[in-house]
Amino acid sequence: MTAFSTIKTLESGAIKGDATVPGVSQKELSEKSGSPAQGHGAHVQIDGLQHRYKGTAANCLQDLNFKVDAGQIVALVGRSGCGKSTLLHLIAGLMQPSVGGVYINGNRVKSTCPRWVVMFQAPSLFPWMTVAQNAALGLRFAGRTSEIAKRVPALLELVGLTAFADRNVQDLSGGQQQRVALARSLATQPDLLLLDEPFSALDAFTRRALQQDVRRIAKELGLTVVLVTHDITEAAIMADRALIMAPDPGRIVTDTPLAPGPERHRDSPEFEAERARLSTLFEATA
Ligand SMILES: Nc1ncnc2c1ncn2[C@@H]1O[C@H](COP(=O)(O)OP(=O)(O)OP(=O)(O)O)[C@@H](O)[C@H]1O
Repeated sequence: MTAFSTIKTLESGAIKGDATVPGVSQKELSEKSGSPAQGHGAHVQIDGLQHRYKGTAANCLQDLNFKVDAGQIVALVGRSGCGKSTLLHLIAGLMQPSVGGVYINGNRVKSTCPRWVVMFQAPSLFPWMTVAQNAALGLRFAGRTSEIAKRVPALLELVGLTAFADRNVQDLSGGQQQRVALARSLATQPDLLLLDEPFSALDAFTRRALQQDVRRIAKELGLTVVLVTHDITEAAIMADRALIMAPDPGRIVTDTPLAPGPERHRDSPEFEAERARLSTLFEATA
């Protein structure tokens, strides 16, 4: 089992409740985590991709062609069964497309890689370990144990869990557990974060806090993010661009940029206008 697949396998568990995250400046991030603050993201290209699962009669994904720029946050939005998770798993290299390919930084994806990490709905932490020990797992699996002492405290600060470093993860709220999973995902300094509805099991308040914080963290680190969601509001809060998918076969029917803004507060009129525009597009096409 690879380090990546071990982490993937770990992703499970109950989630609820949360605290907000204090801000950390780009300079602090660079100094503390060793991550470049900008320009670190991966370029993703989907080229003529089709996919059919073994034993099924039809393609579940058909004729997908798009690019994601380095540092861009893209939401894959669509109704249940349109192939969002399948596409994310293909990008991650968890399986190979039937036709066409996925290219990350110009290289064809043939398997999983620590340069890109997937976060799932359930964070799947080791329940007998502390927050710091769980956050260190990615580095430990990658054989980078000498980096743990410097990077784990910086990561816990980034996700707002410094005060919980020695706490057993079983004693955390669901939102806090998802923050531990995020710290673990970021520990190996990936270029690309693939999010498969990671907040859907959280209560609304916690979900909104995490959506804004993950966007902020991704922008501060310059990460490319592909987010699978069926929540229009989540897409509007987090993404720079939305790809709306329709089913049978799964395909992209709308590709729309979302209004730029360093902070997206859902109670602002600008945010509500953008959310409403995306919702109308979704209803018209998905
Ligand atoms: N292992 C599999 N074998 C056969 N068919 C599958 C498999 N996994 C998914 N499918 C089918 O492929 C299609 C796309 O599924 P996928 O899970 O990617 O959709 P989704 O948009 O992520 O749905 P949801 O929002 O409900 O998670 C569906 O019709 C599903 O039944």
